[in-house]
Amino acid sequence: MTPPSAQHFTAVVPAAGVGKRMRADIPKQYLPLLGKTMLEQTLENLIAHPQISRVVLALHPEDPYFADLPIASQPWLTKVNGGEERADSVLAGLAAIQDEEWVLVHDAARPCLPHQDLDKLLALAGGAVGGILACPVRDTMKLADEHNRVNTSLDRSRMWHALTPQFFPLALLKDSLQQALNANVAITDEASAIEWIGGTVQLVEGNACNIKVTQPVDLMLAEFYLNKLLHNGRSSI
Ligand SMILES: Nc1ccn([C@@H]2O[C@H](COP(=O)(O)OP(=O)(O)OP(=O)(O)O)[C@@H](O)[C@H]2O)c(=O)n1
Ligand SMILES: C[C@](O)(CO)[C@H](O)COP(=O)(O)O
Repeated sequence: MTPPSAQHFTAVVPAAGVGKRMRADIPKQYLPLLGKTMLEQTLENLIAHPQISRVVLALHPEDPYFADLPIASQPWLTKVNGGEERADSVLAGLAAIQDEEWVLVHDAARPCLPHQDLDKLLALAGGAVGGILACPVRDTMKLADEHNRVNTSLDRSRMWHALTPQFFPLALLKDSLQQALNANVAITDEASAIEWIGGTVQLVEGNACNIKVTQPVDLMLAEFYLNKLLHNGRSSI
């Protein structure tokens, strides 16, 4: 049995979004970040990890940008058409993988993933449950009504932010996602589908620098974090 640390994995990268909340002229994954597009930074950071051997990239069917990037011709990259929602894009990516036991899914919008955190997540391979990178909530959390008035303050002691990558047995993830989508369940991450079918999800604490670039201010923060990460050989910031 090959130990997890010696195994190689495929990553599915959903990158078919339009980035509405970024309010940019182009989809946010193509915005510049340290001299390349954010998507290139995310892909290069993933494939630079010694245990990631292949990336399946879900792109918008009418994406006019990716083909012009130098990375587009890399042999480790497989492109598929993304779907209406992120979960559809992920499922399309999973459909392109047959010969793997485990698979990870990582947002194109998260370019600042420390390899130290990816090491911890990949160590779940072959075990009883899959898991996700996550970081503990640090602010007091409020539940609001439709007027944005506080209903209640929530107990944050066991509350976490779900990040990506999310790492699960391939067959389980394919089946869970398909079942949840068939049932019209709102799925915003892979773990939600596993939870919906009653599966267990292990939270693996990751660094809060692994932000999802969603709004304009996030790109400035990502530039700072990615600079630190690259300076430290991608391991940590
Ligand atoms: N139909 C979709 C929607 C999103 N994504 C991807 O899922 C990741 C996380 O989604 P999000 O941050 O919400 O990106 P967008 O959907 O592009 O952003 P917005 O909701 O602001 O439009 C992104 O890498 C995005 O490209 C995707 O592959 N397919
Ligand atoms: C998958 C995810 O990044 C985990 O936090 C998040 O759910 C993506 O949400 P989005 O609205 O598709 O950005």
